[in-house]
Amino acid sequence: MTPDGGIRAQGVRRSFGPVHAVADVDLVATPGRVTALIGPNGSGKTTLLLMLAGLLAPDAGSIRIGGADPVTQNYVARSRTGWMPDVFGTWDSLTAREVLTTVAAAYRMDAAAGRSRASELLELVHLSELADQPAHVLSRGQKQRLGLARALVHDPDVLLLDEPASGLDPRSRVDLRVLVRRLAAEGKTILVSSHVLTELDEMADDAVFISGGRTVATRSVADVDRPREWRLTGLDPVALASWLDENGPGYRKEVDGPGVLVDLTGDAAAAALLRSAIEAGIDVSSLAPAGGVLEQAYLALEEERR
Ligand SMILES: Nc1ncnc2c1ncn2[C@@H]1O[C@H](COP(=O)(O)OP(=O)(O)OP(=O)(O)O)[C@@H](O)[C@H]1O
Repeated sequence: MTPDGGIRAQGVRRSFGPVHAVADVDLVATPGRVTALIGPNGSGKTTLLLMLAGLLAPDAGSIRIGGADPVTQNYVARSRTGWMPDVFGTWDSLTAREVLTTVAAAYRMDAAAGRSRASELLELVHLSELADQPAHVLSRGQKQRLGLARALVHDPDVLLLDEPASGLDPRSRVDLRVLVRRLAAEGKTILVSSHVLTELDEMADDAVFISGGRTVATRSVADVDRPREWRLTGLDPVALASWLDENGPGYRKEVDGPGVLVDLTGDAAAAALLRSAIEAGIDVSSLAPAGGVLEQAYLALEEERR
């Protein structure tokens, strides 16, 4: 890996007519780490990823992929980049294996190397049994997995994954998470966008939050404040509520759930609350953070911006 490996984007902009899809994005994604790209619908994530992948030119700003500029050194940058779009269009008349060997040929791999890489990747994404079926018979989730294999054909240093888990069943989501962590451990730079923030909690090391086409915050997941909101449930909800009224912190009844939500400053405050509830004879059945770390960070940022 070159010393300036990974992804660096500074002051990146791109408009479509009057729509400023990406208005000012700064982003760094480091080799060996998984960086989450988080933002509401229409905040510019896909537009940004397309520019990083060298498929769309920015109007302004600078982008480096492993030190290469996707605008002026498009081939070098693209040969270092694996791109998995949110919706994977396949060439429907080709088989899953042919999709991968065709991509390998486009990356100038010789035919034997391309065939062996295709078999290896089909196994990795559990599609070996469907390898010789036309790609159009694949389900949405299977197409997603083929899309991931396609992004990996040329063993890129940088992976750009746009909503990679959408359409995947629970087993495939776990497999994806394990694979992404393994690729990061091998030293690859991985940038992943997803709306499912609880999933990113277990996958990402860093997070870049964008809103309205601008970077609004950058965090290391380890440094994000622990969740403040906890869900508390008891065997007797009435007894629990009256004990909280007299002794506990303020709380809100859950609209759709069985418990109450309390704001706590961290693990020690949660342990203290649990101890005093049990000492008072309240049958507590569960106490746990009400949402993931990234979800709460995202909601707090949204709140700040109102
Ligand atoms: N080719 C295009 N032409 C015109 N407007 C576009 C084009 N591509 C994106 N936009 C607009 O740019 C904005 C950002 O879109 P983008 O797809 O990048 O957002 P996103 O964060 O990926 O959204 P989502 O989370 O819903 O996938 C949106 O307002 C979108 O309508």
